[in-house]
Amino acid sequence: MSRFGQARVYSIPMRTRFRGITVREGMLLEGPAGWGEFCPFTEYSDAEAAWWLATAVEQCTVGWPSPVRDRIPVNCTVPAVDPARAFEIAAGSGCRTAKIKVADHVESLAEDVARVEAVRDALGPAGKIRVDANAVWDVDTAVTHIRALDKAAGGLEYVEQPCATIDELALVRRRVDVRIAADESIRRAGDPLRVAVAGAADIAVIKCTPLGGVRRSLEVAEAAGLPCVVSSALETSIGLAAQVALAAALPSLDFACGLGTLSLLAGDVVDDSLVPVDGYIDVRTPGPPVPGRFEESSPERVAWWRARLDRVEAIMIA
Ligand SMILES: O=C(O)CCC(=O)c1ccccc1C(=O)O
Ligand SMILES: [Mg+2]
Repeated sequence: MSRFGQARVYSIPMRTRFRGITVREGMLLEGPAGWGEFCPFTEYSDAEAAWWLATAVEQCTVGWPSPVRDRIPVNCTVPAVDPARAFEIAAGSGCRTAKIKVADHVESLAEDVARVEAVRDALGPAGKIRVDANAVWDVDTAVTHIRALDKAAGGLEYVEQPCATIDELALVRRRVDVRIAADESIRRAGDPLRVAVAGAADIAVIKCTPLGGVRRSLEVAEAAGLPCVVSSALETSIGLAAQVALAAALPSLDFACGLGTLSLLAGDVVDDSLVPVDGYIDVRTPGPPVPGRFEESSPERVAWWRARLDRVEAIMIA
């Protein structure tokens, strides 16, 4: 039996499908330092999920290093929606930076261009626009699409993970004027630091939830030697607090972070959600999860999560 016998399973519908996810599920664990969140995506292996558990255990047993800033600038996140909806999301967010999902399906360029133009209209000329292709392009497709999207945006701040491999990122980086950010490469690469070594990226996207906690993420950030953007893994406010703690503890923070993601969920497990106000999230710990709030109602799903937690704990202890 898990040492977190009282762990709660939550299930929150997404407002818009995001990276194929329509319902976000996870567990909330209580420990001596408060609550932690364990929310590896359902398809992830137990070995990969062990890093996510390390993050939750750090959170609920020891807490985090001291912050060096008290608020975090964030981008609004624009899923692969139509231009009218994209305009609404960006205009209503209060953020001066938007991150737009692109390359959601094949032959997406015309839709991606229209979405980027709509967000530019919403933010005005002073706003910053970044796009995320989630590793789907080959090198030539990346080069042509990045050029078209850079033009549509009137200048892109950066493009996140245009291709799957570090070598491809390096090739694209040599052929376009837009900065390249590495996201999936930081987690998937056996040695995350190779991103910097290969000259493949200008920016490192750091997510403490899959990286094993705030302390480990600070080491990864330092070793990468690149400006960092802290970005969410679609946590509730409990897990988002760990990401905020990481962003708050980084020695320097030159770019807005991708932490304004609660608006992608239909709700939250706490009353005082970590939502951005005027483009900033305050550095603070939210209150405890409200009993019963978005609690998983399917006994099968609860049993699935409890069994997963038991297996992953066994890996961590071993
Ligand atoms: O960075 C953001 O603005 C939101 C977070 C985000 O995009 C994301 C959330 C969950 C899983 C993957 C990603 C991603 O960056 O690709
Ligand atoms: Mg990304």
